[in-house]
Amino acid sequence: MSYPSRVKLVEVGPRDGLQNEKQPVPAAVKIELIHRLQAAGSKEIEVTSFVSPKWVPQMADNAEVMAGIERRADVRYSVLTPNMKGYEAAVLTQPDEIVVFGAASEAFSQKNINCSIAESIERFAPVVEAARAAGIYVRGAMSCTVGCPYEGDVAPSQVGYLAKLMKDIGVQHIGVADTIGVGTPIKVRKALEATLQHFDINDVSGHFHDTYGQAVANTLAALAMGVWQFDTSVAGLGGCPYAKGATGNVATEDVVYMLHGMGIETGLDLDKLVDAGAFISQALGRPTQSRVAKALLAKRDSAGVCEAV
Ligand SMILES: CC(C)(COP(=O)([O-])OP(=O)([O-])OC[C@H]1O[C@@H](n2cnc3c(N)ncnc32)[C@H](O)[C@@H]1OP(=O)([O-])[O-])[C@@H](O)C(=O)NCCC(=O)NCCSC(=O)C[C@@](C)(O)CC(=O)[O-]
Repeated sequence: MSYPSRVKLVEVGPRDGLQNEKQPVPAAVKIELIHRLQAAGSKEIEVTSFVSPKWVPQMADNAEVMAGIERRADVRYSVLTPNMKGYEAAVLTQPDEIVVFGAASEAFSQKNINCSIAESIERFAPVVEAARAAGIYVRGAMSCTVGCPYEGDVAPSQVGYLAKLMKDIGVQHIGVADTIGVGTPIKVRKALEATLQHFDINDVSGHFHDTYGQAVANTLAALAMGVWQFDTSVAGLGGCPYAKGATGNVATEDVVYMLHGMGIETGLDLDKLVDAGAFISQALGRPTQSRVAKALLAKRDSAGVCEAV
């Protein structure tokens, strides 16, 4: 089995990771997290979303966060834009990339963005057109490609249907999301295969939540297919507001540990990532969800104890 020699990780902690946080997280903390992620080598960061503050209050500081980042020329910053209102606000903050997000299940589409799949595509089309005319890269995200919290199993044909609609309106890259983390490797492979009917392998990424502890296995299954781009979230932050019980994305630290252990480059510094994860976990007042970070932090502690003895 051959795997890609290099993998690109899109850090979604600041957006997907924090959007569901009930306690207020100050913009300054979000900005500091992004700076620490940059210092750890993140080159792709999903910063925030331009959605209704009534629906997702935690992202109401979107423009403030975008304005507060000390941008690096070699880092790309993306934001979510569900409609023209979101796009018009987002474009003022000069994102490198925007994300339109739909769902492979009708029920989730209604709960998440208050419209059917077909209506969502009608909303996305002018966003995609405007972004591409402005030279902004357009990513699409497909939620519930394996299972839906309202409909249960989602057939690969539904994933293929949505992928085609996204492709037809000019979306350049597509993310295949297991929103509630119910996927297992073969189910995830089928969702990816359905997507690959419409998008080139170089334009497809995996976005796996870790609710059932399957996300690293699912990442490996996708890697084995040649997929080399993944969304991950530092400290395993996250959960979707419209997917009750779903936990965060696969932790960036856990994926980096696996990839480096396989000799696959990511450009990320695992120790600095652990520091970034420890920073945000402390700010939120709870332990990291990353198994790797927990192990490395315990090792650091015991090294400190050994030195002190
Ligand atoms: C999509 C909408 C806005 C439609 O919401 P709507 O109510 O259908 O929109 P509307 O056009 O009827 O407008 C209603 C009100 O919302 C306002 N509005 C309308 N649009 C915007 C906007 N862009 N920004 C700010 N305000 C907006 C608009 O101005 C109006 O304000 P009012 O007149 O009542 O004061 C709403 O349903 C919404 O914000 N949903 C939140 C969706 C969300 O952020 N979900 C989480 C992100 S997706 C995700 O996490 C999944 C992913 C990507 O990670 C992959 C995975 O794991 O599955």
